[in-house]
Amino acid sequence: MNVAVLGAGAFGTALAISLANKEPVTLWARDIGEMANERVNARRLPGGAFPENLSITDVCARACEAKVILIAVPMQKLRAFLIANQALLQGKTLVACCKGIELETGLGPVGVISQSVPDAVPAVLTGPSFATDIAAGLPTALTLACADDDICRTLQSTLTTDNLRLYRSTDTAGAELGGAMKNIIAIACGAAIGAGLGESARAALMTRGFAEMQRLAIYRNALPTTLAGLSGFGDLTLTCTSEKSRNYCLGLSLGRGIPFDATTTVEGAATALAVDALAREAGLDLPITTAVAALLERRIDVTQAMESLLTRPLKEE
Ligand SMILES: NC(=O)C1=CN([C@@H]2O[C@H](COP(=O)(O)OP(=O)(O)OC[C@H]3O[C@@H](n4cnc5c(N)ncnc54)[C@H](OP(=O)(O)O)[C@@H]3O)[C@@H](O)[C@H]2O)C=CC1
Ligand SMILES: O=C(CO)COP(=O)(O)O
Repeated sequence: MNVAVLGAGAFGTALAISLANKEPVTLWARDIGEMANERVNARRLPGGAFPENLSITDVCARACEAKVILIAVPMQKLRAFLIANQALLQGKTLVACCKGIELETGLGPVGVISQSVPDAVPAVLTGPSFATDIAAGLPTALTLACADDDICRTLQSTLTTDNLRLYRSTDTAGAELGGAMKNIIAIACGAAIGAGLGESARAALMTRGFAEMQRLAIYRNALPTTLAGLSGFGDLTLTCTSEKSRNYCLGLSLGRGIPFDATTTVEGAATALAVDALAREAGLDLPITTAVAALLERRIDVTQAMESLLTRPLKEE
């Protein structure tokens, strides 16, 4: 089956490289620069050499000839991108590779795809995986979610490669919530470590953060078991413990009180604000998310954030 990847950031490029070791793949970028000649994405994924089967284009219509299309643009850019290319994407299977919740609507990628390209089939590819690991051929296991089980099975066999092992699920809401929420908790963990609060504080934030993920999942009719899988617990573990994570590194900078490059893609920043707003609207208790949102908006500092968490009324676990 023909596959295309739209968006040549670090993740889109890494997925295209892995898939192209198995089948022909077209990678679309709005600016291909020297990629086609140099056979590497020097700006976003230096070191990931392109296999022969990988073609690069800046003509979206050419990439959209493929039946299966992976979309790897950042979450807050997804809707505008889909609307701009709506005619090309109609009737396709669209696999969202972004992790986050849209700030204006509180929707995840599946909801945004359903609204923007109503006759497409939405799916989600998410789970613990750094682009550099995938591009280097290191083993990774991900969740592939699509509401239609038959389509999900076909996609699973199309998109599984030598180093991408895909587990399928029909719980798209659970898969996308895990990927979105783990980034918020990673910012909290980075802030705690950056401020010198220690590994025990990080373990507490990961565990109580996981409880927040499950609370939101239940509210959104997702399965708590999905949150316990690769897309939730798996990605939470990776992102909260590695300096390869941009979300964790933003947290580290906040904890250390040093500046962070504002051009870096950090999905957890907008998502924290989106989920905090959702929590208020729904009357959900998500204290770590609320603290991260306040920290990002500079309404509190890390000491105040920890204080707000530690002085909450005592409760049953
Ligand atoms: N990096 C990773 O390890 C992983 C990332 N992800 C997820 O993948 C998604 C993308 O992240 P990542 O690839 O790392 O991000 P990058 O910052 O590396 O790249 C973002 C890409 O999106 C493109 N882009 C931005 N805005 C638009 C737009 N309006 N229209 C078209 N293209 C646009 C950029 O194009 P340009 O280069 O022209 O600016 C760039 O190619 C995120 O949701 C992230 O959470 C998931 C798992 C792992
Ligand atoms: O989602 C990721 C790993 O699974 C990448 O994390 P960052 O976006 O924090 O770098």
